[in-house]
Amino acid sequence: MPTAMSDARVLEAAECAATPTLARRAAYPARAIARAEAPLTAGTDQYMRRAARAVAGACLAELRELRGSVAGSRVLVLVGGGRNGGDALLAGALLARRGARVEARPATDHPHGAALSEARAAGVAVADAPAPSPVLGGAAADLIIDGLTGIGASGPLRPRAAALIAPLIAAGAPGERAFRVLAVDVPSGVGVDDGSLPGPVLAADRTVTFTCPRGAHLLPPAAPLSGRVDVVDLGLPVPTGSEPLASVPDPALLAALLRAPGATDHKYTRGVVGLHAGSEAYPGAAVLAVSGAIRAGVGMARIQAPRRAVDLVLASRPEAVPAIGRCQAIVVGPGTHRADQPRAEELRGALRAALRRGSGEGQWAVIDAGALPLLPDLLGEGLICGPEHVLTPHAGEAAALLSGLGLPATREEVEAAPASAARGLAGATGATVILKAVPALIARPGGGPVLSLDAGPGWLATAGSGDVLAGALGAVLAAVRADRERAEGHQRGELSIGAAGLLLEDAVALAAAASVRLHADAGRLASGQALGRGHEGRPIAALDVADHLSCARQRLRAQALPHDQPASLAETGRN
Ligand SMILES: NC(=O)C1=CN([C@@H]2O[C@H](COP(=O)(O)OP(=O)(O)OC[C@H]3O[C@@H](n4cnc5c(N)ncnc54)[C@H](OP(=O)(O)O)[C@@H]3O)[C@@H](O)[C@H]2O)[C@@H](O)CC1
Ligand SMILES: Nc1ncnc2c1ncn2[C@@H]1O[C@H](COP(=O)(O)OP(=O)(O)O)[C@@H](O)[C@H]1O
Ligand SMILES: [K+]
Repeated sequence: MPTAMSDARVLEAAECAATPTLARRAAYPARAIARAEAPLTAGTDQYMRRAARAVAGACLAELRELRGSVAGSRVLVLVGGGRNGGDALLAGALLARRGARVEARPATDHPHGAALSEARAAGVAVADAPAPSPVLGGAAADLIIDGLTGIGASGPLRPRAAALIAPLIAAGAPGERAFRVLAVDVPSGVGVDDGSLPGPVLAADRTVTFTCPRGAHLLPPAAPLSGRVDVVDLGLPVPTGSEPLASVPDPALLAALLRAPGATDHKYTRGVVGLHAGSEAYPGAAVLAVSGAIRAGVGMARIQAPRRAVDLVLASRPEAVPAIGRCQAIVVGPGTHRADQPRAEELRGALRAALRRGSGEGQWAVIDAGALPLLPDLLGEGLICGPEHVLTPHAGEAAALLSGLGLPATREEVEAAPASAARGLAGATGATVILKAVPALIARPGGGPVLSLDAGPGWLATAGSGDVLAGALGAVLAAVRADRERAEGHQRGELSIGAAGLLLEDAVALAAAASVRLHADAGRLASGQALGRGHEGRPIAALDVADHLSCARQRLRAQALPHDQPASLAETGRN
């Protein structure tokens, strides 16, 4: 058994080694993870010990941040019947040896035998009854370790486990309650692969997972319940033989799309976007979408809208050009409603010109808000979407569009299984889809793992925020297309800029991801959340988000490309 001294050294090392927030970016199915691990983990608990050290290291960091010290802190360990419970018990033992008062509550009559013995030997008190409240010897716990279930579980938590977490759930959400929750591998009770919520789940402040993320860390609705996710390398293999379920794009690849203009650039090489945005009823949306495009860095923004909306745009953005001419990308639909017949007819015209008639590439386009319900009829006319067409629905719009395409769905169904809705919509239309969920999801028409992106602070849930995103996306698409057009005019290798070497589908998906990232970061900057953990931020208006896009872009370039080395976009592949 390790000594207290060696425990201390091991724990400090674990604290340093825990790579925060998804250093490994692709989530694989639980079955594939278990299969890849099995040859190494059979007959040994050394990997469980490594896992427990990483969990204990994260617990130490949480307790120090919460209380300033570990000694005397109160820790409650929730223990299931598998190795997830074993990880939690061994972590509890390590914390007990560091002076924490640790109590374990099993949800099973058969906790991991060796781990239970070791926990008892380290001074962990093992209680039997379900906890009526987050108490420990009469005093409130500082930290809960959720080790009920991990990748070996299925379905909703069984009653005994559910009874343990019920009073803890009732104590409030992370940040609102007096204790912190650290989940081992996943918050117990989530759909590990599909991110579903089949029953009650205790939301974690932090989750320590192993080898690679699980679907539940990247896919809504479960993803936000993981809190901060640390992916810890235990020396076990990533199951690269299977296709990932979802992945988080490398920020360096997104930053590489957003190159700074050089000596040979002019406004047309930086991209021109044409916005069909705003209406008599919603003229402000035109201002928001145009501002989003300009602040995201477009060379020129053209606007087509009713007079009232154009006047508003020009009053605040005199650089906008009130005529649609040649553009590298268009944005169709922000601030419009299909019931506005004359405006819907104008949008239909723009979409007819943008969609494909055969196999050739169409006009790159963002199809948003009031333009989305027009799609089923246009597709019925024989027009075709390609990856260069990006749909930007929220759950309600996605449900309506799926239904319009003959795949009946309700908003609730999309919210319960957003990844499957995004994939279904991309497959049914042939377009790239950004589903505005938390996190945001990007699905490609050719299938493959969905991209998962932090949607930014909840303050972004404010009217007009989606109009800003549509404009920013139009700007990024226009820049990417301008770079590709420019590269096509040169000998291969002579000009290596932007997304020149990528498949169309990957270039557009990454451009979509880059704009979601800029939008989320702009929301963080505008709300003051960028100050770091513990800063909940302040309310923002949609125009604040647009105003912070340029700063977000600058920071992404500076943070993701610290040595001015452009990332290799040729290596993106599917994840
Ligand atoms: N491979 C390794 O060596 C490593 C694995 N590691 C860790 O092991 C975890 C995987 O361990 P695992 O495979 O033992 O499964 P686990 O997630 O603990 O769940 C199975 C248990 O839960 C029970 N149960 C099932 N469904 C349930 C429900 N709905 N509600 C309640 N209970 C339910 C089920 O009961 P049974 O069906 O047997 O009655 C069984 O007792 C993994 O996530 C990681 O943390 C790390 O240590 C690194 C090395
Ligand atoms: N809780 C949230 N957390 C983070 N971002 C959110 C949240 N709710 C909404 N958003 C973001 O705000 C935007 C809202 O878009 P949308 O629903 O189209 O609004 P609008 O039509 O008013 O512009 C989307 O980008 C979405 O991802
Ligand atoms: K767990």
